Amino acid sequence: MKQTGNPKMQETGDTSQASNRIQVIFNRPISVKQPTSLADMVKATADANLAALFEELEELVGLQEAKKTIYEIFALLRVNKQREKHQLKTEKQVLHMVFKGNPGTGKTTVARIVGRIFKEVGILTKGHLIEVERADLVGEFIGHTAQKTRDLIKKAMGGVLFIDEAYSLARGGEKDFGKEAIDCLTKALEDSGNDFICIIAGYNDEMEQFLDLNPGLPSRFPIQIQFQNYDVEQLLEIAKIMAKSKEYELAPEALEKIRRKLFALLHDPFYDNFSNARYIRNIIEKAIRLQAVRLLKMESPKLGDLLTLKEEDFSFLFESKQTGE
Ligand SMILES: Nc1ncnc2c1ncn2[C@@H]1O[C@H](COP(=O)(O)OP(=O)(O)OP(=O)(O)O)[C@@H](O)[C@H]1O
Repeated sequence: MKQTGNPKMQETGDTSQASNRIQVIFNRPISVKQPTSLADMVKATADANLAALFEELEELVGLQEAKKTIYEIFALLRVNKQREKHQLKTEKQVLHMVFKGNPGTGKTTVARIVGRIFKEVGILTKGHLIEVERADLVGEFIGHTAQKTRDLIKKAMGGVLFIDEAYSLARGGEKDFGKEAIDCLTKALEDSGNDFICIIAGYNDEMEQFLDLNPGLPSRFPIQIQFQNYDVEQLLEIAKIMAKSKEYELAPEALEKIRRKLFALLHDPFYDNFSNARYIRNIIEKAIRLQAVRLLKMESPKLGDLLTLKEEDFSFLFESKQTGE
């Protein structure tokens, strides 16, 4: 390879340094502008509300697959509008989705943002989220289930119907009323196009089994997103964000204690019901209560006292294995 400019740059293979090199070669500035985030990319479309929503999505820790897929859908919807203007063919998109992942991995949080994005894009009229589970859909006598399911679909019109642990609808087999709810839902999905978006969510294996057992479903839910478990560093990041959003700070020793607990939990072969970010939310909320009890004993706590969650506020973490679930 021909040597030009700073040889160190050539070794790294870094693209930004490569573009610097190109500038040196041609001796004039060229703009190789890399959008830094989804929100920046959306900002380029001059839509402030949408950019704010994508920023919210971007700020969620991890969840790369969800972020990427939602941006792809957004891009397609936008480009289809431009194609329509030029009388080019556009395929009608089915936007119902399957969110697969363990508890507390952000499925409901992302579903809520999806509803609001789809409203901004003009797919949904309201963008609200109706969260339901088996008991909300399934009734106790013949005809009851269809009525309950229809009522909830009506409520979800213009927004998102989010069915948590959707596989439990198939729990009782052919004779169970859950089957009636699935049939009623399938019909509504067919009749109403994208008047509402249905997101079915639940554990990986169960959702796959559910889709296998109901051959009518996979084609109606063409978008599938996997929500991964968070690792220790991601969970600590989530802890900091959650504390900050409530105007608290985590003392370094407190963070260290949480880290040790998470490490122990995630490496415990007998512990399999970890609830990811929900676990973090629960322990932060408990620590806030314990901090309040601690501060109540002080005569006049200072600003720093009020702000800081200390290691001792997390002492419960090592008292019982189940605490914070
Ligand atoms: N990536 C993330 N960054 C920041 N906070 C998060 C993230 N994921 C989840 N949370 C927070 O964790 C909590 C639980 O998340 P959420 O309810 O979305 O999970 P879920 O997958 O729907 O759980 P479940 O299946 O049990 O209902 C919420 O308070 C949410 O705001």
